[in-house]
Amino acid sequence: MALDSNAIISRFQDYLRINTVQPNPDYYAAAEFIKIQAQSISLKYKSIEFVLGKPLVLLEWTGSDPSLPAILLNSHVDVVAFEADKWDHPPLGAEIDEEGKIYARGTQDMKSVGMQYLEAIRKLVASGYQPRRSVYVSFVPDEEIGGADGVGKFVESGNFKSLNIGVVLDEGLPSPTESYRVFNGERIPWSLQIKAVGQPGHGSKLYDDSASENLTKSIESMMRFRASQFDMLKAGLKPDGEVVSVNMVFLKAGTPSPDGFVMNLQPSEAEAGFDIRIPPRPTDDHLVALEKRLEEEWAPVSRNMTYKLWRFDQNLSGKQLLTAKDDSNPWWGLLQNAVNEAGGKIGEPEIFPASTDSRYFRKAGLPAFGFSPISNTPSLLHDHNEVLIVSSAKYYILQESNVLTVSLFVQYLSQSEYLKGIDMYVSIIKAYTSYI
Ligand SMILES: CSCC[C@H](NC=O)C(=O)O
Ligand SMILES: [Zn+2]
Ligand SMILES: [Zn+2]
Repeated sequence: MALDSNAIISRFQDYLRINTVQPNPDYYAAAEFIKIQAQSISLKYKSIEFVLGKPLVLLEWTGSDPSLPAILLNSHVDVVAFEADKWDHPPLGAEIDEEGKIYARGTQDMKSVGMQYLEAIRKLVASGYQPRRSVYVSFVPDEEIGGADGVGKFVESGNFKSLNIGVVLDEGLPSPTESYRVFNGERIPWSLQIKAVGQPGHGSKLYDDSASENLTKSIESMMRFRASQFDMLKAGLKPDGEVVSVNMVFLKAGTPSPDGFVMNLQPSEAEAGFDIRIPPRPTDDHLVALEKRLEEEWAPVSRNMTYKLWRFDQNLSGKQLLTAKDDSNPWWGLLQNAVNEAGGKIGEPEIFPASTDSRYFRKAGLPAFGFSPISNTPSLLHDHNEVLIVSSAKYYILQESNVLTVSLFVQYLSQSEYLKGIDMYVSIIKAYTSYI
């Protein structure tokens, strides 16, 4: 068993060490690695290049009744960039510390999930399990940069339609508690740039309507709105997927003084950029209302402001992009039971606070759940020191100590979230593939 676990963990390390960091991911190296994994468990392998240089790998485990809609297990291969000098261990090193934590970009988002799908299938194959429904496992490019050249192209393809997919599992978020989180919808992402212009002048002069004053008024108004939303989250009145988030992600004005201390030129232009996420609602009224607020308070013409707004694939109302979580959708009950049967706990489906490829599948009319089997772990997606507990941490406790007797007790304080997650997928894949 220990030998098995070592092999499982070392395959995870191998995948984490492949440099699939945006903006220059080595997708071919990852595809080659996945191909070897697929061969070792006799899955059919296909690499599809909808866009040259961006292979999408599709594996197939054929069911005994391929006429039934199939299961799709999706994960993205790319990971986000990192600041290596701010990490305690190298972000592409996959080193394991004495507490059993593995450090690497992608341990949570989401190379863990991709490998857990394969390890679960490996276990099922080894046990002689024969699925009734077919299982497809997709390893897709570009999720972190919007997914247009990945799942965006995939769902539109004839290839995808011929798979006859019935349900999709994709990434979720780690849960800080015992109970896993699961997601059946996502907030709507907006990117906003606002720009102020104004009279330039000597740094010493006080006057109305400078570009920085105009921009500051907008930022103040947006930060008040941000605080009102954040307060609801802090007070526990709403979860993170149910409030509007507004975060300033860039700020640009003026020219820094070359000698560093004389800064006496007031700029004629000032700009700021914001990441905004909005919960889906049954209608789009709230989106219209927010844009009105933007026009009237955040970038008003009366203050010489202009703005650019990017709405991502948002021509459908939020409601249509929710996966049902009642009896009309058997896949939800099956997921719940499968996790419980494997000894896990799972919460009620929530709205994912950011975006994932699930939105493309939901837009194509498929039920999709965002689920990463990581409990008791803080969410460190896109953060420094992204980690996951892969092996049980052993603590030696000194119980008695005097000149004559010393007793040491071994205690396991944490269990491997990674290995536990594989068992969750074993249970889920069994439940999903055997359902008729
Ligand atoms: C709007 S597409 C961007 C997708 C990206 N996904 C993960 O972080 C996100 O920012 O949520
Ligand atoms: Zn992700
Ligand atoms: Zn991400």
